[in-house]
Amino acid sequence: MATASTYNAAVANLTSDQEELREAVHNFAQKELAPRAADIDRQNEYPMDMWKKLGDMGLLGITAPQEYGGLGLGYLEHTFVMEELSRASGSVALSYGAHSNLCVNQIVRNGNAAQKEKYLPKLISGDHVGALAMSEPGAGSDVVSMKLRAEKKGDHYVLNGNKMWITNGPDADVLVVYAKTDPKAGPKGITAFLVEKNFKGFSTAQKLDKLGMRGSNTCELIFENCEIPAENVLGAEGKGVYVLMSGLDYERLVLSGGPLGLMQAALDVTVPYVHERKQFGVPIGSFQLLQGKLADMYTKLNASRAYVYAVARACAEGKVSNKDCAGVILYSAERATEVALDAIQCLGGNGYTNDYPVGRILRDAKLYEIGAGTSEIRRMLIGREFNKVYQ
Ligand SMILES: CC(C)(COP(=O)(O)OP(=O)(O)OC[C@H]1O[C@@H](n2cnc3c(N)ncnc32)[C@H](O)[C@@H]1OP(=O)(O)O)[C@@H](O)C(=O)NCCC(=O)NCCSC(=O)C1=CCCCC1
Repeated sequence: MATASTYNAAVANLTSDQEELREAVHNFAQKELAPRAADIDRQNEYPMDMWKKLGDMGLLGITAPQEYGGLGLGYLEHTFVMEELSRASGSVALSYGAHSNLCVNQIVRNGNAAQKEKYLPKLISGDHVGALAMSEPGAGSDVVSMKLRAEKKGDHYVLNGNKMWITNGPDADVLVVYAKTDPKAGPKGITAFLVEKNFKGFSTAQKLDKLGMRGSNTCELIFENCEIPAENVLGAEGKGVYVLMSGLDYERLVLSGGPLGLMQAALDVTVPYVHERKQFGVPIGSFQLLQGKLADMYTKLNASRAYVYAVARACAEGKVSNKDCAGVILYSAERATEVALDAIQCLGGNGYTNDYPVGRILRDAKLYEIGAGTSEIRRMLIGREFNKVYQ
């Protein structure tokens, strides 16, 4: 039976170099990752050998300068690499995004020469795992209200408190961590630090048992008189909120590749399935009610991809809009949940079993309506930008 590609190259509108990279990552991910995705989900364990493989492909430092081992590419490339990895395994791709964007790209953007020299090469080769820690048990959407305390004592800072829901937390060697150096100063009391897992007073708690993204390890971090050298301040003391907020813009953009890849994965399964599965003597895909679902799934993916890629191209040119970075993940994440639900419906009884990937795709997709700012926070951010114009 013929299989139709549901990837529309005209909508993606990539250059030939970009299309070549996408194809290479697609082939790599379908060979190395897709066959293991169901097992990774069942085991609730990140496949640690993937770090070196992703490093060997050059993907861990995709936006990092070549002098540190990076590829020196832009946000569009980072976003479609995230997409192709998510098409194979949503959870491994999420850990990849946390490492390559939240940790590596934050060091690229905010680190000094010594910090880049010290931390980037091993993070980019895959010898070290990276993470970023902002949320706390009592500071999720209201992230500025964080309580993790950092007190300066001579040539180092002492950190006390906790971070929660930290992607790659159980495995990370290097973490970008936000703490309060001046609790009375509100946002201006936040400082970003580079923390190594072997620093005295740093430990991780029990790994979380999540609904989806089960191959992406998540845990709480504990800081008990954790000593951090003063040279590990990322940016400047009291300026961490700008590192955090601007980083969230790029994070929301690049992670939007996740919902795109999950929608593509749902179509990859559903379109052939409804043409093979016959009821009443004909393929179920020829029934108008199912044609309608296929059309909705396909247009939601392509509308999302067009918006995400347009914003990625703008960011690559230095035109960053926090409204649109929130917009792309708001829109694509909600569409991905809908598309995954449609895929389950198209597969009927089979879609409701764990023998098919669509249930996993749904569980993975739901994360993107919560992580990197909830849909509610994203709507508030967009609305607030319009309000500002009229104040
Ligand atoms: C927007 C928000 C809801 C509310 O901000 P407030 O009103 O408290 O702060 P406000 O007054 O907006 O701002 C403070 C300073 O910051 C500057 N700035 C703002 N945006 C930006 C920006 N885009 N670039 C540079 N500076 C910015 C602002 O000007 C202000 O400084 P100033 O006082 O003017 O000197 C914010 O708290 C937020 O966003 N929460 C969601 C967190 C959230 O998304 N976690 C997600 C964590 S989970 C996660 O990341 C992952 C999950 C799963 C996978 C991996 C990742």
